[in-house]
Amino acid sequence: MTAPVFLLNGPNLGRLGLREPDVYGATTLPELEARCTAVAAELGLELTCRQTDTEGQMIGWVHEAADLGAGVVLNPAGWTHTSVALRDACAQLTAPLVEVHLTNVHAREPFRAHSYISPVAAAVVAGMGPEGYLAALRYLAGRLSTD
Ligand SMILES: O=C1C[C@@](O)(C(=O)O)C[C@@H](O)[C@@H]1O
Repeated sequence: MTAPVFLLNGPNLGRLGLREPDVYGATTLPELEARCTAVAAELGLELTCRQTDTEGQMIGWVHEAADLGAGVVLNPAGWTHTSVALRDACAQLTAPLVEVHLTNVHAREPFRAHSYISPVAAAVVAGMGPEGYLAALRYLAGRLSTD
């Protein structure tokens, strides 16, 4: 049986490849999602990939993951540093959540060092670029039953 995992990307991440490539790299979101989907299949995970610039939409998807018992890999992007509402949604998850950032948020502007999401995450990955998403999937595969 494959375990369900949601890969959720927040605001401005649909513009990866175009967006500040010196900071976020050249990989586009479709390329990133394709790599994650291939690795997830090898790991026995059933991956659902979504991106939104709308906070209510993201909160709805987190509720959906909670109701399904799905693991979540979340890059909350700018909402990391602002959103109590997204944090409260994440607190309802019933399977592990991994918070992922492409960049090392602790080595950037001071406002990026604080995350509302980290206290309700099982693990946090920052600064590994696209590899961080793959590390998150490998971690979840070890935590979720795929029997
Ligand atoms: O949009 C983003 C992307 C980010 O989450 C990252 O992946 O490094 C870091 C955030 O501070 C920023 O707002």
